[in-house]
Order: sequence, then structure tokens, then C-alpha cells
Amino acid sequence: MFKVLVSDPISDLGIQQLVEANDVVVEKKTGLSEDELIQIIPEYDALLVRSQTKVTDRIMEVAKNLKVIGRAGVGVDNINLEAATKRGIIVINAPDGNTITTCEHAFAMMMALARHIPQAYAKTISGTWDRKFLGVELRNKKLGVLGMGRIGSEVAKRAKVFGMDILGYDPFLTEERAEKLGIKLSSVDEIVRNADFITVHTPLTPETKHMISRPQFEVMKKGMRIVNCARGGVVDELALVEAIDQGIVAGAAFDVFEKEPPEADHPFLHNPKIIVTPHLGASTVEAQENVAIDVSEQVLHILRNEPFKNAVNMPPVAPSVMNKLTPYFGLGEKIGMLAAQLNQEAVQEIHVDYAGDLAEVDTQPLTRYIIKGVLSRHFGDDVNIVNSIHLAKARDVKVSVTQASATKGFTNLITVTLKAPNGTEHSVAGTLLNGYGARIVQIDKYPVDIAPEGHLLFISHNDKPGMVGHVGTLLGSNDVNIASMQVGRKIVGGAAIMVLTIDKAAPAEVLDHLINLPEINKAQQIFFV
Ligand SMILES: NC(=O)C1=CN([C@@H]2O[C@H](COP(=O)(O)OP(=O)(O)OC[C@H]3O[C@@H](n4cnc5c(N)ncnc54)[C@H](O)[C@@H]3O)[C@@H](O)[C@H]2O)C=CC1
Ligand SMILES: O=C(O)CCC(=O)C(=O)O
Repeated sequence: MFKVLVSDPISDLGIQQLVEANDVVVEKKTGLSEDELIQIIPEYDALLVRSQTKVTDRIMEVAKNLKVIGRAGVGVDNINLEAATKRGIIVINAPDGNTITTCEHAFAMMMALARHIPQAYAKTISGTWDRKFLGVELRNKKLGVLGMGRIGSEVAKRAKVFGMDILGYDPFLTEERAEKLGIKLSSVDEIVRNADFITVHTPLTPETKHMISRPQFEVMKKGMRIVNCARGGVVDELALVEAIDQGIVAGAAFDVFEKEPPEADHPFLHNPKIIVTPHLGASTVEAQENVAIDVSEQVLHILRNEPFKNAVNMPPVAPSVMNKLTPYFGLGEKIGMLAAQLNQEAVQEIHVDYAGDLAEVDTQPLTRYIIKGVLSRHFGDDVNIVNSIHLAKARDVKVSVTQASATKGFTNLITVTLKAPNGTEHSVAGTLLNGYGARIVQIDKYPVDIAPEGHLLFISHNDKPGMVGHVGTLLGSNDVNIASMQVGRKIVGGAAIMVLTIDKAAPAEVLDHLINLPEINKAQQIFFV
């Protein structure tokens, strides 16, 4: 039974599939301190958070069972990603579920700012009928959007409908896409100098921290307004207050703060030109359901060892590539396991060769599964697809990959070679055969045809008459039933191999007897778990 801890308020409807899963127990414990979380985290397999829980290195250090941290939202700045990767904890997020909601909040903030709605509301309910609040229209104003990702692009679309001219900047924004969106691709400097409104939609990174600060405020249009519904710190808070005092900025609307929650004496909380909300950008029924559904689904996949998407601590892969690779994950991992078990030496290099159909795609996710398979012999459950390459490199094991479209007789072929410092090599090749599934087709360059499952017995021997009979008789007399047998040799009378599928694991004494049979050099059981 997997135990899942939900440590922030997350939509009940959204996590319903987790609650209803018969292999999962969900417990909700919100508002815990770091020390309280440290006390209880060792018993959990998955942790679901929003932005309140800070998932620190100290927490992960004791989280011995933790396989996945699910962030019901976009930003993962509350999770120590480096610590998670080092420990093989997969971090996933839900990047799409709150886009529209957060865009609408940014828009609401911009409109509230333009028309002083919060200030007017506060006055009205306090009994003062004050009609001096004079606003501005959005129409014909220049809106600068910094960060044209999911949310920034949606804000730009809506602003266009309001008749605004949009200047957009994003390191990944091309002329072509800007044109498609009907916006003007601009530099940060052009935006800062010309915009009547600026809205930021970038993550907080070393590059975006204080990207709007004193030097930018100094050259801004007098009377401009600024919105931050992305991350506290993208706009320098103290420089903003100064710019308001100097009459450069007419007003600001912030949903996020450099430190959340802000201290009671934070200057934003006492400035009538600054309107604030307590990080509510993603807080709608719809968004909370969307992100919780998304993240719950992925957590279930991860706990059940099934393919998943949106891992933050692994390089992104296009869905089309992922769809193509997913059927190979199990095969790749088993090839890695088999190669590792055949190899008795220290591994210096793991070489993976992809041929045929696999030559054309980014195979990096598949390589992670293969390396996981190789390392699982020694690392057991401590290795997974997040940390497999990291673990190999940390032990000075070189991981090399080649891809070639030559089919080698198969439509797709994965060959894994383990190289030892003394020059010894072991290689295993496998393919996905249409209608037959995963097959191992070569072991140490001997052609074979084996399904990588169940109990396998690998025997290396000299090619002499009667070998098959000797082995069969010995196994039979020990009540070990043979389901299938493959014999491979390169030359008549030379070195050869036998690979047998047996119905149950062979007892250790049977392996000892096998090794003592004449002409047998090695007899070894192979495991695929
Ligand atoms: N207030 C709230 O409750 C919410 C806040 N957010 C935050 O909003 C931000 C944007 O979210 P999404 O649009 O979903 O992310 P996204 O990843 O789709 O877009 C972010 C964009 O910022 C761009 N960017 C990175 N560095 C930049 C730079 N130096 N200058 C200009 N652009 C730069 C990226 O290229 C990317 O296109 C994130 O920080 C996210 O955490 C998201 C949801 C809710
Ligand atoms: O969970 C929340 O409400 C915060 C949303 C957010 O900031 C994000 O998704 O990046």
C-alpha cells in the first residue's frame, strides 16, 4: 500500500482518483512546520503540495520512502530540486491547469489598478461616498508583457481584445510567433521605456530577479502601472516603492511577494497606490481541480512504475517523442538488468546504441531507463529514472550513446554494452517485435530469441554434443521444468551459450551442480525484478 501525504490545501475533487485507488492511502495534514514534517515524512511514498510547504533538503534527507513530490501548480521554487534529484525523488508539477485562472487574475488586477477598485470599495464600505477616484482606460494603452509563456501569452490575447498595443519580451519569443499573436516583439529596454502598463510572467531565476529595479524605473514613462502575478522578486519591491514616491509609477498590483506572507510592516501593505492579494493567482475552483487531477494522475503513474509526464527534475520531452519511446521503456530497463548481471567486473562505461526507428528521436528518456536497469543490480530501489544518469556519473561511469539508422535486420534495436577497465565487455541487444513484444536478440554477440521475463538461466559452455541433454536431465531431476531453450554459438565446437526459460527459480545447489558439469564454464540465474 502506498502512503500519500497531502500537506497543503488541495482540491478534494482533484485528488479523488488517489483517494479511490485501492493501492493508495491518502492522509491530509496541512500547516505542518519543517520539524513536524521531518517527524512524519519517512512513512510516506508521495507528497502533494501547493506553494506553502517548503520541501527542504532536511525533509528529503529523512524521507526514505519518498518517490515523488507532486506540486499542484506551476512554480516549484518551494521544492529543493537539487536535493530531490540527488536522492532520486521525482518532482512533478501541473503546468497547464492554472494558466487561464492566473491570467484572469493578472487581468483583474490590471483593471482594478486602472480603476482604483479596491481603494474605492474600502472607502465606500467605510461610509465615505468619495467620487474622486479617477481611472484610466486600457484601450490604446501600451502593455508590456515580460515572459510570453503560457500565462503571458493568454494575457496578451485578452489585452488585444481590450484594444491595447502589446509589446512582448521572452528569450524564446520569435518574430514569427509574435506576429501570430499580434504583438510587437520588443527588448526589455523598449518595454520599460514605452509601456503604460507592465505585467511580468516569468519564473524567478537569477536572471529575472529584480529585472525591474531602480535603473528600469528611472527610464519609465511617468504614470505607468505595474502588475506582478508571477513571483515575488521579479520586480524589486523597495525600488518600486521609491518609484511610486517619485511619481514615476502611478500604481502597482501585486499577488506575490519576495517573502510570503509579508511582514506586517511591509511597505506595500501601507501604500494606497499599491493593491495586493495573498498569492491568489491560481485560486479558482476550476484551476485547483485541474492541477490536483493532473498531479494525482501523475503520482499514481509514478507509484505504479508507469510512464508519466511533467517531471521537473528531468529534461522536457515532446509528447510525440514520449509516445514513441514509452513502449521501449520496459525493454530498455530489462536489457540493462541483463547486461549488468552478465557482467562480473567493475563497469567503466555504459554504451547504448540505438538503431533503426530509434535513430531519429531524442532517446534521452529511454537511456535513463536503461541506466536504471544496469545500476539496479547494485543500487536496488535507490536508483530511478531521475537519478540514474547522475548516479552513474557520480561514480565515474561514462555513459555514451550512438544512434544509427542502419536497421541491422530489425526495425528497431537497442544494444547495451558494459565495458570494464580491463577491456572485458558484455553486450545485450533487444528489440520490440510487432506482435511479439519485447525480445532479447543477442547476448555477447550470440544470436538468441528470448522474452525478457520470468526465470532465466544463462549458461556458457563449450559446444560439444550432449550438452543440452546433460542440462535438461539435471534440471528435470531437480524438479525444474524448462519452458524454452535457446542455444547460440558462433563457430562449431567453439564457445557457446544456452539461455533457458524455467518455470521457477532454480535452487542454488542446482546451479552448483550445473557449474560442475563437464564443459560448462558458467551457470547463472537472471532476474528481471
Ligand atoms: N500567482 C500565482 O498564483 C501563479 C503564479 N504563477 C507563476 O507565473 C509564472 C509564469 O507561469 P507560466 O506562464 O505558466 O510559465 P511558462 O514557463 O509557460 O512561462 C514563463 C516564461 O518566462 C520566460 N522567461 C524566462 N526568463 C525570462 C527573462 N529573463 N525575461 C523574459 N522572459 C523570461 C520563459 O521563456 C517562459 O516563456 C511562473 O513564475 C509561475 O510560477 C503561475 C501560476 C499561478
Ligand atoms: O498553489 C498556488 O496557489 C500557487 C500557484 C502558483 O504560484 C504556481 O502554480 O506557480
